[in-house]
Amino acid sequence: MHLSSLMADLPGPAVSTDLTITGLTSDSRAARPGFLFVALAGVKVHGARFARTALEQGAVAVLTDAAGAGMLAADGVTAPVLVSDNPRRTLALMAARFHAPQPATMVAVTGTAGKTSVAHFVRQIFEHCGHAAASLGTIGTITSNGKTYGGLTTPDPVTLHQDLARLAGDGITHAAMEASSHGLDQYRLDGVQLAAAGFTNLGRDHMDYHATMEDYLAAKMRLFTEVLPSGGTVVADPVEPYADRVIATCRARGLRVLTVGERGEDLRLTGLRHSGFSQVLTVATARGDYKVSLPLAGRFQVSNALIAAGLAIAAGEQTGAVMRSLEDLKGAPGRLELIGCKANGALAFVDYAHKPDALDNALAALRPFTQGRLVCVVGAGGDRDPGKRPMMGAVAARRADVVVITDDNPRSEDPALIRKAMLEGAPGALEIGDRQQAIETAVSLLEAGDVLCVAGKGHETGQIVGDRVLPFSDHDAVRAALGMGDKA
Ligand SMILES: CC(=O)N[C@H]1[C@@H](OP(=O)(O)OP(=O)(O)OC[C@H]2O[C@@H](n3ccc(=O)[nH]c3=O)[C@H](O)[C@@H]2O)O[C@H](CO)[C@@H](O)[C@@H]1O[C@H](C)C(=O)N[C@@H](C)C(=O)N[C@H](CCC(=O)O)C(=O)O
Ligand SMILES: Nc1ncnc2c1ncn2[C@@H]1O[C@H](COP(=O)(O)OP(=O)(O)OP(=O)(O)O)[C@@H](O)[C@H]1O
Ligand SMILES: N[C@H](CCC[C@H](N)C(=O)O)C(=O)O
Ligand SMILES: [Mg+2]
Repeated sequence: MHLSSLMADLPGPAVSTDLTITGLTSDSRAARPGFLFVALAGVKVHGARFARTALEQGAVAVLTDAAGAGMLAADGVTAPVLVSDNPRRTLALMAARFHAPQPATMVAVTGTAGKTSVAHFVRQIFEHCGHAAASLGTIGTITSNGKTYGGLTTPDPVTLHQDLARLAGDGITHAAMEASSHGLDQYRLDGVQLAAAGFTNLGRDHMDYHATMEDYLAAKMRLFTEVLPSGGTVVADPVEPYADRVIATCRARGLRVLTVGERGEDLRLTGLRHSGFSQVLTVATARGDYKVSLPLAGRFQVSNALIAAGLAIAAGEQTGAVMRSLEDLKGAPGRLELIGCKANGALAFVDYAHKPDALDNALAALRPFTQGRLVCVVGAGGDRDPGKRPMMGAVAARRADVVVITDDNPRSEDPALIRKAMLEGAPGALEIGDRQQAIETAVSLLEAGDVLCVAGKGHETGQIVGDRVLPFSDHDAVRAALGMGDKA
């Protein structure tokens, strides 16, 4: 593709040289002959440092910011250099153009907790409505034909648009994706054509990356103020933390806002009762009232399911078909997932709660199923927001009857120090660093009527220690401790 057509009408530099571009990358290690290398100012380093390597590998031009251009000039780079005020956004828009097409109907969801669940639900609803659908996010890219695992919740724009083009090529017409705050802050999904965008909630997370909660909210808000086009619809549950701010901002922008839940106007939750592990919802809509048996435990899943339903409706699906599809929803792997029970009937769940609010909700959701004690095994990841550690310890101590503090992914940190920080919030807890052993101990403690929640790693299949990923699955560890065998 000619560089001039790739950049036509995009915010950024006017292109005087008309080179043929064979690919785009912001990682010098992926540069190939004919590529445009996009040198980005990173969290750790400026990509301009690697421009020479990219050019040596065959890249024919560099797109960067003013600081990068200065570095390139100082470095004596003679290849064409294009300067943009916002090369991350320019890259995202170019990637969408270069790796077109994308599925015709796309929605995105952001929020501190619930993104993976909502995206997983929207995919199932689209499929129920007869479409070939996909979901993209933390647990990978999923279609009815299987899944591929990516690594990031919102991939870099080049990977994202390659993936979307592959899906569109495979006949996928509908897709739901997670928009992480990092992804939004770094303009990773600015090239995606969205029909609707959902907001779940905002709570403490990523305070290592965002300076304040307001900065964190501002990153999330980009989905609604900048990424979603003016004809798009926003879906939110007004009861959820910070939803009022999102709704007010979207209304001020003139966007259509579809609200759900107890205070929702479009999918209003007028009744909710438990029936075993299911929840029976009564939902009032402009098309009449619906009674739906949602086969998922946890109050938060009601909000997630209604936001997913709202997104599907906003994307053009019929209310009746959407409401009926909720009866068949399956939870995302590792999200309040019932793994099995002990011979005495005690239940064991795995959940991905790795932040205070999520842990609070997960443990609260399990209390109604607990006749005896609620036992919680939990740790916190290294190289991530240290401030959440005592808070998570305190939540576990308040909500559970027995707490076992263990290791999550220590990454480059000393796991003993992470546990120590968590124990500040949970002084009476047991401390067992080895996660397998912590799970075995917790299972051995379970008596009839007890419930176990192993929190923090959900679907993960590895434990990151230093820079090594050791095979580890909470799912398998719980099954083994229950005597169900190693594998599902
Ligand atoms: C902190 C963070 O978000 N970093 C992301 C960011 O990297 P960066 O631009 O800051 O990278 P950097 O290391 O400073 O390097 C600067 C530039 O030099 C380039 N480079 C670097 C080395 C080299 O040899 N050659 C080269 O060209 C890099 O490609 C980069 O463009 O942009 C990269 C490309 O999009 C991402 O891969 C990278 O994600 C890292 C791997 C990461 O761990 N991110 C996590 C924190 C993340 O994004 N998580 C979110 C949230 C999950 C949640 O909600 O809980 C997610 O969406 O997954
Ligand atoms: N709507 C919600 N409100 C509060 N907690 C929730 C909600 N939905 C899910 N959770 C909790 O958060 C955990 C993670 O849920 P999920 O994976 O759907 O969220 P996420 O936003 O994708 O998280 P991440 O950013 O880590 O990928 C769940 O295991 C559950 O404990
Ligand atoms: N997407 C999240 C996942 C955290 C999962 C938890 N197990 C941990 O390692 O902290 C992050 O990268 O912060
Ligand atoms: Mg997720």
